[in-house]
Amino acid sequence: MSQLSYARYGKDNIRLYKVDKNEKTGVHTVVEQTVCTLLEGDIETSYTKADNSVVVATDTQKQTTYILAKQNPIDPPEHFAAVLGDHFIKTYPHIHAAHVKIIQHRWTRMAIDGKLHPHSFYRDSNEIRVVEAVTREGEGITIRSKIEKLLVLKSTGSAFHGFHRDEYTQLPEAWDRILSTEIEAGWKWKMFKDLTEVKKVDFNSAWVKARDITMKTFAEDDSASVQATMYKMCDQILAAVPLVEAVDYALPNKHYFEIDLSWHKGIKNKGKDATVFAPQSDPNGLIQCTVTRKSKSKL
Ligand SMILES: O=c1[nH]c(=O)c2[nH]c(=O)[nH]c2[nH]1
Repeated sequence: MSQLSYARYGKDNIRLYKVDKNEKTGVHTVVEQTVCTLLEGDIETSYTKADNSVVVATDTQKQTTYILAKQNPIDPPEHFAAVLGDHFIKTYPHIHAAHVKIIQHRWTRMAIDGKLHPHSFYRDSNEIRVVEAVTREGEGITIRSKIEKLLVLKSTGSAFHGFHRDEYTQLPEAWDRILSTEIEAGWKWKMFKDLTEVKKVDFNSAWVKARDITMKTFAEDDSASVQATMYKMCDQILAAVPLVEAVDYALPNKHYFEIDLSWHKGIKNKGKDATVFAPQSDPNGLIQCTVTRKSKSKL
């Protein structure tokens, strides 16, 4: 009557912390991650026939994550995700694909009296670095890197006018508005043949470039719209990181409404006099795009 169409399973929310202690300098470097591993393969009978012999227990996946974290660097997270995926498909002949997601949390080194502290850190924002890697037996490794929850705002240098108007339109044109968004930016790497290829890539410098381009463009662009500004970000990341095939952004437009205060002693707080605004939590615009390289025409 029914059939299993798709299945994968694993351990989610594996919390992981690793410290590297430089014995010579006494400087510690810390990394904290939340890991999810999901396995695919010949596991159908575990669902349809209660056959647990094919199940690599989710607890085993968690223990494996700890052991491989001890035996390998966990930063950059792209490398560690590929190490985990490679282990699962090579260790278990009936497991044919491994999905590994890693969220890397921020621990920023404290500066005390102007000097970077050797072993004290703080969480400077909710921003996270995310990696989604899929290792498929006989195919290779696909990796998507992401920035999420990077909250930004500019108090001028943004406009939105000339948009389509009809009998449903109420929004006035804006030549100078506040622009605020929570950056979600992703970049998909070309398919890697194997772990050796992955290990050659400098994922950390790509992350720094993508983040710097995002912030610099946000700050410096005389923004005509969220759409136009985000396209410029994608275009620059593709130019800066040749191994990246596609860049995507999802940007909520976090609105700040002007408040009419003229009812109180004629206070001017609209247009060029506006200084006090009401930040809105919802609804918000949501602007998304994916940008890829133009295929080269054959001459
Ligand atoms: O940058 C913007 N893009 C839109 O599509 C849009 N729509 C809207 O109401 N405000 C904005 N702002």
